Amino acid sequence: MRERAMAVRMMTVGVAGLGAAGGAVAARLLAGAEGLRLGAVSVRDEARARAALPGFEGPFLAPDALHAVCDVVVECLPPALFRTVAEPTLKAGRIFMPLSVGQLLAHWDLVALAEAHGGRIVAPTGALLGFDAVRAVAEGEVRSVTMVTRKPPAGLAGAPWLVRNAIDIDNLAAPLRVYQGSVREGALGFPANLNVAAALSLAGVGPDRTLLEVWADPTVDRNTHSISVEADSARFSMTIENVPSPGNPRTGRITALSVIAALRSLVSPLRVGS
Ligand SMILES: NC(=O)C1=CN([C@@H]2O[C@H](COP(=O)(O)OP(=O)(O)OC[C@H]3O[C@@H](n4cnc5c(N)ncnc54)[C@H](O)[C@@H]3O)[C@@H](O)[C@H]2O)C=CC1
Ligand SMILES: O=C([O-])CC(=O)C(=O)O
Repeated sequence: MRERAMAVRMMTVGVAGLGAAGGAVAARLLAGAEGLRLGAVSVRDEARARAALPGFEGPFLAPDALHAVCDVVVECLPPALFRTVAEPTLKAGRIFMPLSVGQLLAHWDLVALAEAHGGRIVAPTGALLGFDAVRAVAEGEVRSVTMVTRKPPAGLAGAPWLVRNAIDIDNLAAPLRVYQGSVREGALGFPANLNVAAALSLAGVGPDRTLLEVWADPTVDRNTHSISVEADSARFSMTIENVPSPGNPRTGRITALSVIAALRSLVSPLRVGS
């Protein structure tokens, strides 16, 4: 049993970017998800996308045009394209569901834009876990939130933080801590790797008070994120070990499934969890 039964309404979903996450989201919607309809997609290579989504008859549109035919637009693009889809979607009063959540920290004015135009930004839990508990304790006193990420070195390669600081993670024989500090700096230093940390911070005590460690770890084969929380109401720690996506080792396979779960929450008559 999952949160579903009959959907209360039908929502048309646009997917911007059909890579590791977006491709799986679109395929799942196309296969059928109650109350949700794949309305349009944005791709760079239409012929390839048509082959990957047989049976899809909707339009292929630019990322900044999806909002015209969709109630909700899921952003699954490289982080640099975040704003090009976020801004028009929110100005149109639609629901914007970002995966490049770290970009919100650098484009915070979008929250006011959403408010001004009746739009909503709904960030899924993505490749992390435990946001229900984090949101709950944040209603009380939180002493600390810490996240430790371990990824196989290939999943961190090319991150701007590593390049800027000349940190070499090729041929590591042992785990190397490559970042320790606030989520604000970390999420932007690893824009394609640590959107989960940005989302955690926004669910809880914000990007300046949420602390982050990043390890390039040749001993793990899964993207592993651990969070520890100390609050007046509870203490908890949790770990998720994500299977990397076939198309992109940076991205856990659970990411697309989390988007589908978040989309179901928008239309289902029964919603479980805060
Ligand atoms: N919030 C979370 O938990 C997670 C967030 N992410 C983030 O989600 C985003 C997507 O991740 P992936 O699917 O793994 O990336 P990906 O690199 O596999 O896919 C991006 C896709 O966008 C397409 N694209 C590029 N320019 C385009 C354009 N102008 N118009 C249409 N499509 C275009 C590319 O061709 C590619 O297919 C990234 O920013 C990633 O960092 C990834 C994993 C977890
Ligand atoms: O899939 C993961 O492990 C997390 C990730 O890439 C991100 O947050 O951008």
